[in-house]
Amino acid sequence: MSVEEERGDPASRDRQPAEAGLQVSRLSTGYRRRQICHDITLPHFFPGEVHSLVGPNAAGKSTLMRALAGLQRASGSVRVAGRELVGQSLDQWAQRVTYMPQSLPQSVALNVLESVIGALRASPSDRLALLGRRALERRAVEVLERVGIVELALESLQHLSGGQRQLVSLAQVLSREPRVLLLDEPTSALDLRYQLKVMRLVRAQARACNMVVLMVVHDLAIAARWSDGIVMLSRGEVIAQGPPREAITPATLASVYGVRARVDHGAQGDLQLRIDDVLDEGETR
Ligand SMILES: Nc1ncnc2c1ncn2[C@@H]1O[C@H](COP(=O)(O)OP(=O)(O)OP(=O)(O)O)[C@@H](O)[C@H]1O
Repeated sequence: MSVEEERGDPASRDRQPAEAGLQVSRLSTGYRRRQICHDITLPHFFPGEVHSLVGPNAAGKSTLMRALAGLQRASGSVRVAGRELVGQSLDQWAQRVTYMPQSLPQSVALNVLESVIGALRASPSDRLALLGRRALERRAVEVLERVGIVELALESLQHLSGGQRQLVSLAQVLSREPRVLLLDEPTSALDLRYQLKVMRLVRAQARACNMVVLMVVHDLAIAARWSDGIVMLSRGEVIAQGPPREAITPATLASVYGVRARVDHGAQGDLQLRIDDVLDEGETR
C-alpha cells in the first residue's frame, strides 16, 4: 500500500455537524499541589481524524490525556458531540471516551479472548454490549484478527510479553468503537513491523468508525506520517498546533525540545528529521 493510499482522508468537515467530534477549551488540570496543564484550548477534532500530542518528557501529555478521559479533576470545557463532560460522572465520560494508558496492568488471570469479550461487554455502544455470548466471541476474534494476534486468543494475559500486552490493550479499546479514543504511546513496546501495522489499523479504524483518535507519540516521524494534526505541548502549554508541516519546524523543535534540527516534510506526510545539536539554554527561545 502506498503512503498516499494509507493516508486516506477523513470525511469532509463541511459535511459534519458543527458540534461533531471533540472540542477542548480552556482546560486546566494537575495534581493536588501542582497545576500541570494550563488553560489548554485544542483545535476542533472532527470524527475520522487522527491527532498526535507530542512534547518532551514531563510536558504534561499523560496528565492531559487522563483529564480528557475524565480520570482527573479539571476545569474548563471538554465537549464530545456537543455534550459537555466536565463535571459529569465517570460513567458519562466512559460512554464517549475510551482511554488506553501508557502502563498496562494486565496481571488478571484471563485469557486474551476473554479480556476482549470483557471490553466488548463494557462497551459504551448498546449495539455491542447487548450482543449474545456467541456474537461477542465472533466479534472479539474478528478484532484480534484485525490487530494480528488471533493466535494469542487462548494465552493467559500473565504470560504475554510487553509488546503482546500492548496489542491486546489496543484490541480491547478498538473493539469498543468509542466516539473518542485516547491512546497514550500506543506503539512504545512494539517492534518496527507492528508499529506500522498498528498505526495503519488505528487510522483505518478512525476513518471507518468515524471516531476521533488522539494519541501521545514520542516519535515525530510516526506522528507526522499518521496524523491529520499535531499538538505540541511544553510545560503544560500548547506551543504549536496544526498540520504536521506547520507544527513540526526547526523553530518549534528548538523552542520545545531544545535541539537544532533540520526538518524535511515529504509530499505524502513522511518526515525526515536530522538532529544536529543540543542547544544551550539561551539559544532555545
Ligand atoms: N500522580 C502524580 N502526582 C503528582 N505529580 C505528577 C503525577 N503524575 C505526574 N506528575 C507530574 O506531572 C508532570 C507531567 O507528567 P506527565 O506524566 O503528564 O508528563 P508526560 O508529558 O506524559 O511525560 P513523559 O513523556 O515522560 O511520559 C511531571 O512533572 C510529573 O512529575
